[in-house]
Amino acid sequence: MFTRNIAKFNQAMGFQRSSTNKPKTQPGSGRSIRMGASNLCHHIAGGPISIEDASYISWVVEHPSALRSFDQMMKAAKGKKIALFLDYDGTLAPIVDNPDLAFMSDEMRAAVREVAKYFPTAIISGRSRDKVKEFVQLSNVYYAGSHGMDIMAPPRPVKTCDGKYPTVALDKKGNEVLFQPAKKFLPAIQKIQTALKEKVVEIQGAMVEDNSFCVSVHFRQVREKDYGILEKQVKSVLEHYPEFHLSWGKKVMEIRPSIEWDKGHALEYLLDTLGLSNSTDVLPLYIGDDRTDEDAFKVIQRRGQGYPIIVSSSPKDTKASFSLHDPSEVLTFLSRLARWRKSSSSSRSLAQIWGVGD
Ligand SMILES: O=P(O)(O)OC[C@H]1O[C@H](O[C@H]2O[C@H](CO)[C@@H](O)[C@H](O)[C@H]2O)[C@H](O)[C@@H](O)[C@@H]1O
Repeated sequence: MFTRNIAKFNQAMGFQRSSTNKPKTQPGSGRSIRMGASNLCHHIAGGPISIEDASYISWVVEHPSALRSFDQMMKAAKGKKIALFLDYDGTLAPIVDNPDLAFMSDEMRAAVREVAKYFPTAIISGRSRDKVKEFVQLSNVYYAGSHGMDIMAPPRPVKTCDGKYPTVALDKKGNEVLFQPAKKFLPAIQKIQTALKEKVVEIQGAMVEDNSFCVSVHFRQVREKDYGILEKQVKSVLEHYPEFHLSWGKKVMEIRPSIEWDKGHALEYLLDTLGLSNSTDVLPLYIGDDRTDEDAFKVIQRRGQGYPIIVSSSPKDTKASFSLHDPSEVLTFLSRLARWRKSSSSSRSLAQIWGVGD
């Protein structure tokens, strides 16, 4: 194990070559980007490195830092329309013990506000749409809650992606479109939530979160010895609801209706409503940290256009092409993206391009 990691580290540092250390072709760029060992040096500055660091370094070779690759990424983006998609927890806000206290910093808010002036920007979260809006507090971004099952889309003509879930409605003013493909499951979701609350009340640290079209059962603060019983209780509730399924995120179990709709579909839907789905010069950029974000990464990979970026401080299996270490790197990346657009001579504000203001 140790030898393997050291070998990876040597490879990452360029001490030896291996067949996996090939230049990666990034979707959207149409060109190869190689991360040199020199770009990784900041990770080892200051002394001997641990096995974890070494394996992270070799993972970053395969998923280059979006900060260190920024110039190359933007070179390939020139003349293209960038659309920005952001996850919330673990991306815009750091992971904390209490989900109710997962606030984003004022600096992050300012960076998102700024970047949204130049690029159409949407937040796609597992939280309820209202909750994520309450955290983000910006009016110049679009919000998709419940892993994309609750979208407040741009005020543009809408056609559904596949015609399968035509639950589209205009709001009272008739200028924004609410898309809720799992609407018919709401009564069942509420029952599931009530049942879960009754079942887990006895388990210290467990918490049930209402995410509108899905429910989260948190176990970050549950003692290890109690996890088994918690999982059993959750599964016993789900037995009565065959149209729902269970998935796992970061110390959280998520109960969702089993419909063919995820963050990837939400991304496609938003591109569609923005009038960007058929353009060959569109570059969707998606930043996220969790398993459910992989669905959006896959869509970008399939389109062969755009940049899927994972936020992670440890190696993980992912479809993302690029990486950022943590939300503080996300902040730096977004600020840089806004500065890059601002300074580009041909830049026009989003207000000019899309008729959207802050
Ligand atoms: O799609 P996301 O916006 O990333 O939402 C996914 C889940 O995020 C939240 O839980 C996670 O963050 C919490 C706060 O940092 C943390 O306590 C928890 O352990 C994490 O799993 C949210 O509370 C969930 O409902 C979302 O499903």
